[in-house]
Amino acid sequence: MITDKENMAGAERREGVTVAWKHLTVYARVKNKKLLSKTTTTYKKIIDDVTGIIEPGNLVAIIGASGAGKSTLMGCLAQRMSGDMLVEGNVLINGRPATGVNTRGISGFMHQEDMFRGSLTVSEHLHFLARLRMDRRTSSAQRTRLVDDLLRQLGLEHCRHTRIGAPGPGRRIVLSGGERKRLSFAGECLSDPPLLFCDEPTTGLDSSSALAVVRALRAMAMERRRTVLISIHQPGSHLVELFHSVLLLSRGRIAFMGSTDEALQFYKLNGYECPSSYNPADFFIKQLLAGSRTASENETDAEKLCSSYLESDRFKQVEAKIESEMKKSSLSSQELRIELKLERRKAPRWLNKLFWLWYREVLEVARNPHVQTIRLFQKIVLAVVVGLCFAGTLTLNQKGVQAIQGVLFMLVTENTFSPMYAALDYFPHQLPLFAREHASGVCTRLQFYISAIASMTPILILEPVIFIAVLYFISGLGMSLNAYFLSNLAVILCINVSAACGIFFSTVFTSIPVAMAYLVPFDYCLMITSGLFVKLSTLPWHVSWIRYLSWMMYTNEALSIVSWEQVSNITCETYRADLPCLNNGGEVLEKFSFSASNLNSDFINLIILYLMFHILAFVFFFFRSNRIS
Ligand SMILES: Nc1ncnc2c1ncn2[C@@H]1O[C@H](COP(=O)(O)OP(=O)(O)OP(=O)(O)O)[C@@H](O)[C@H]1O
Repeated sequence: MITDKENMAGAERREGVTVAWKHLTVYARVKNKKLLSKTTTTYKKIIDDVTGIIEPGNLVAIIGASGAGKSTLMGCLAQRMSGDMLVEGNVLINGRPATGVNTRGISGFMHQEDMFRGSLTVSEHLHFLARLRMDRRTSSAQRTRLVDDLLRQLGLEHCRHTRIGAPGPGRRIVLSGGERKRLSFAGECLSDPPLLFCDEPTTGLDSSSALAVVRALRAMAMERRRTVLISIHQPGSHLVELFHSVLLLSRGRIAFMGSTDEALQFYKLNGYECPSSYNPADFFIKQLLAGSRTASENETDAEKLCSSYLESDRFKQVEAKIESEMKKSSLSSQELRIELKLERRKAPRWLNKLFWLWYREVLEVARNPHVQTIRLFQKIVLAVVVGLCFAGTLTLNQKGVQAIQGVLFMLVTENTFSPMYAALDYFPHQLPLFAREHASGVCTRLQFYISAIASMTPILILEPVIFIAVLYFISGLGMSLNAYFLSNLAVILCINVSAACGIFFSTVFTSIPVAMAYLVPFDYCLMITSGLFVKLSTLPWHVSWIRYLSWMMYTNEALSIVSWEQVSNITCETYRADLPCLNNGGEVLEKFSFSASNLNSDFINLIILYLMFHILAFVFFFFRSNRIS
């Protein structure tokens, strides 16, 4: 364990984070899938051999036209690249090669496209983030003060109790684009990272909001010696004045890096003088976009600027700074955290985080009641319809045996298929937001998974309880209190195993149609081996093993046992010696190859299947989220 003291002695103490990169080239892997021939991979160069450095206390803006590679460069420096990319060259954080672990642990990243849990209000969103990201010793009063200050500084006070809203069918975005941007920025400010990346933080903002955001970023950089890198399309001249440095990017190459005045000087030396009335940023971009080739050299104006920058004194200074940075002691992730005084921060406790994540999920479910209401309403209507179909038929005679088994089977199917298919959508839908939150340290995979499952469970208990109550009441299926309780337990386990299976399929397959293509045949196997259609003891050996996976069979058996176990007399209403007659509950169970002694094992097997599907789902979720991150 390295102490603060040892670290001080072993290395020159630095304040803040220096990010340097050398000969950085980024390619996008483009896979060309063909129907009948092999998939070929081509590489598209997005960032082309760039070198640069950003020191603490600076607000640096990457300026370039759309498609110049701003987001890609920023993602690469922040170790949060989206898409399948190949990187060559070095990125250094305080002299040490940057990795996902050491960079993400000390940095915040504000994405170009924001994502939120739309049912939360602006204030709730920030309070949740504060609880999930801030030092656990921060008092409630401090958190509230910080949130209030941010809301005021970023002009969000008027909408603090407004729901954020979400895109999608049946939903609507309530906050404006600019308010969402500022909220996203406020979220990053909460954790006060030593290194902050903001991808297009001013896009969609009016000029005064953009100014407020950039001023806040500059103050953050200067007052707290933070290193702040932003990308920006076309900043107004009032914004350009606030940047300590600009990084001019043209088709993946750096055309200049330095202060605005130095950039104007550099352009002038190359024969491009900015008219005094012109916004420098517009002028820079105009030249970076210039595609005409000069007569003497076979280069566009932008290419000429990039080549000239590589020959310039300014570039030599940058290279020298990087060399000296590389000579400084390289730091391990832990040393880096000690150096940045982050080691002294205490992350929220694991269970505490789990609670707040769960609570946030519950709010999300509770604030979108229409889906749950429709599902409950559908359950009640179905229970009434099925109950009316069977009303008066559930008698203890030969015809009643078939009717009772029919009702039990309806209980099983209704609590198997719909929850399983409903769960298919959950993870594909949640994965992008999870990937972001995970990268910014809001939650671990296990916390996210457990909180998601825990928030679904109450409704997966309520639904079957209501369904059974209505169905039993209307159909007139009489049973003891104990049998009623056990029936509820069996069906609750059944619906939860079904949802777990649906979640498992949703984590394995990337698209719902593909998941369905595998799930439907699987369902048929489960149904056929459930015990109603074919006597289980007569199943051929090559399919009989499937019944051990069939929670429909376990539930059907458990429900049959509790319904028939106590029945000692069944009427043989039309006695004929040549027709079989079931005289008691034991014979009914025997007819379906069920055994009363299996009741406990049925419950245990349902619990094992529940755990098995969730463990498998978590393993697949782990690997899939890894790939996305
Ligand atoms: N995964 C990818 N596969 C193929 N091309 C990609 C990929 N990611 C980015 N590109 C291409 O790389 C170029 C740079 O993209 P990038 O998003 O970095 O640009 P940008 O400067 O941030 O643009 P904007 O300002 O419009 O957001 C674009 O032409 C884009 O189409």
